[in-house]
Amino acid sequence: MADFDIVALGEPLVELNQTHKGQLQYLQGFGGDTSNAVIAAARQGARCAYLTRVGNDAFGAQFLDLWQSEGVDTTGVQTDDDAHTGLYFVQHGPDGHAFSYLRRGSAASLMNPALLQSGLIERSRFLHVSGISMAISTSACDTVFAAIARAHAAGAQVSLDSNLRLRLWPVDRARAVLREAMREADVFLPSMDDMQHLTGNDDPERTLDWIRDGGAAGVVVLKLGKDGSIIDDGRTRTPVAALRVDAVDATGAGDCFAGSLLARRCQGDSWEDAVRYANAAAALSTLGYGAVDPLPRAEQVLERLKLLAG
Ligand SMILES: O=C(O)C(=O)C[C@H](O)[C@H](O)CO
Repeated sequence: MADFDIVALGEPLVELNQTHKGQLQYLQGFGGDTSNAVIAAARQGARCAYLTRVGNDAFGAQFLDLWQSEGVDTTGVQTDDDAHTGLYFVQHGPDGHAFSYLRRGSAASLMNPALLQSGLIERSRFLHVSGISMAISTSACDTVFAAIARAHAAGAQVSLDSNLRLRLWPVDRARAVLREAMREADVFLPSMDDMQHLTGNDDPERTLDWIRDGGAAGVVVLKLGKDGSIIDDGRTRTPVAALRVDAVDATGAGDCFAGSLLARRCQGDSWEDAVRYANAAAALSTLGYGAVDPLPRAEQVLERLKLLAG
């Protein structure tokens, strides 16, 4: 039996989140899509580990404390004496949240395939990576593809979240790289918004056709925001409704979805049950500010699902 359910790879970012629209008040928290996902998974009871590099600075130390307090294994986290931990700001406006980054040259962006020598991928059921993990630098992109190759060789499943951030790379490169990676994924988690940028169309069925025609062979869960998700297992397409809530901050909701989905698959849920659970967890994660603080725990999600069923 594998030691870990999920190992994720990517960049953690210190978060400064504007808590009142238009005001210069920021709350310090934590972000970074794959770190958010792995913490969400740990809160649902999964055994998790993280692969990254942080700076030898106060923020790097805060992240190590955070992961350890969340029960996320940090033996695969390297500390860099010469590069910093990255940072981002979240601002809220009429069209939702917007990110600004201070991350160029960060410790995580300097990762290379030597990061994988800890052997954590070989001891895990799922490797989780994202578009951001591949966008931050060429060496990080190489690290992701090397990680995928290791996962395949060891029989671990690969999960890929599209997480397209066009501030980080040009759309043509993003399309080419994500297409290559989605063919390697056992679980591909694109959002409709991301796919619209890549394909130019806003129709979910045509988007799923584009993904299949592009060679994706695994399970695809297309995320439609407040309209829920569609599971495409290669034979049938099953819509799953979203949980409606009054969201205050959707930062990290997709990451919560990914982590919760993988955690529930590891606990034996069918795809449909796991997606219903992940939809509920993601909705609950939007009720507070920040990517990590509001991530719900299993009891809260189960309680909400029970209320819905009753
Ligand atoms: O945008 C990024 O690169 C981040 O990782 C910051 C956020 O935490 C993330 O985007 C939320 O999904």
